[in-house]
Amino acid sequence: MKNKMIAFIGSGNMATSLIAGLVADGYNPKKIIASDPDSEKLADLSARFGILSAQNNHAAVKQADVLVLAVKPQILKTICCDLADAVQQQQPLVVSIAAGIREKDMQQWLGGDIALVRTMPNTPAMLQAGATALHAGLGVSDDQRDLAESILRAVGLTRWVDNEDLMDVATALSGSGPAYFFLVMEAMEAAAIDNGLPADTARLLTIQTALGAARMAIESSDGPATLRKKVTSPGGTTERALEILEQGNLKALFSEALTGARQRSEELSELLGNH
Ligand SMILES: NC(=O)C1=CN([C@@H]2O[C@H](COP(=O)(O)OP(=O)(O)OC[C@H]3O[C@@H](n4cnc5c(N)ncnc54)[C@H](OP(=O)(O)O)[C@@H]3O)[C@@H](O)[C@H]2O)C=CC1
Ligand SMILES: O=C(O)[C@@H]1CCC=N1
Repeated sequence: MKNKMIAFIGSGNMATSLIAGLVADGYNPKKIIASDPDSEKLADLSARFGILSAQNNHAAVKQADVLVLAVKPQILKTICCDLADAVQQQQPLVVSIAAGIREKDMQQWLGGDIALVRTMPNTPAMLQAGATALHAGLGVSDDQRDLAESILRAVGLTRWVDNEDLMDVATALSGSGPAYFFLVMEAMEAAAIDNGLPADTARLLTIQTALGAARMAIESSDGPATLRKKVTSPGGTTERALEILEQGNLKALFSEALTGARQRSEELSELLGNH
């Protein structure tokens, strides 16, 4: 896959994370081209990563073996319709990272019969610690599946889902998920400061604890529940804290939050897709 030209349409937060991860993984930056209305953003990406800047979206498509659609869902229809002729001519593998937007809608906007893989990465991709769910449309060959997977695997873990509807759940879980952990970190840090710890110490202890817990969860054969129990001494401090979190219905709250995010992803597909 290393010799394929990857073109990004939209060079915002998520495209930057993917580009950073690909380049850190050794992908040739001269095989990455990015397009965006903001020329300063493109100049910054070129300076940081050595990638190419496209004059406009059409110029990017013309060179693309893989076309990554990395714009907001709200403008994806306009972008796809505008690029349809160019995409039909070039026939790149199209990889969408947009939340909510269904394959059938993108196919229609792009003129149909396009090899299209939907993906849902997340921002830790910038550190090659991303988690990406992928779903391949019917017209995607095994080689194209491998190509899409190898690009996303360069920036972290990948999992295929067979049922496209499950992309909404993956979006709610791992696409949005980094924000949930950051919120928990913010809350823990603030609580420690309230209880008297100096701010810099509170931050460092919070972040290192999150990192350590995540590494244990990955590297241990125990699941999170067992790891949690191993921290929780009977009659000790953790038990008291967990009781309070349980009284506050933390699990129910997460269930509601993830369901809300999944429903929002479904709403986006209804609102922004064709009916
Ligand atoms: N952020 C995240 O954690 C994740 C986001 N996603 C998905 O990734 C996609 C991008 O999100 P994100 O990176 O956060 O959003 P950003 O707004 O940061 O990036 C989108 C970029 O597209 C640019 N853009 C706007 N109009 C055009 C155009 N006509 N042609 C080319 N580029 C254009 C925007 O420029 P300008 O700012 O000037 O409008 C912006 O730089 C979304 O579909 C989102 O659902 C998926 C997984 C995680
Ligand atoms: O909040 C969002 O809509 C996007 C999709 C997943 C993460 N960010």
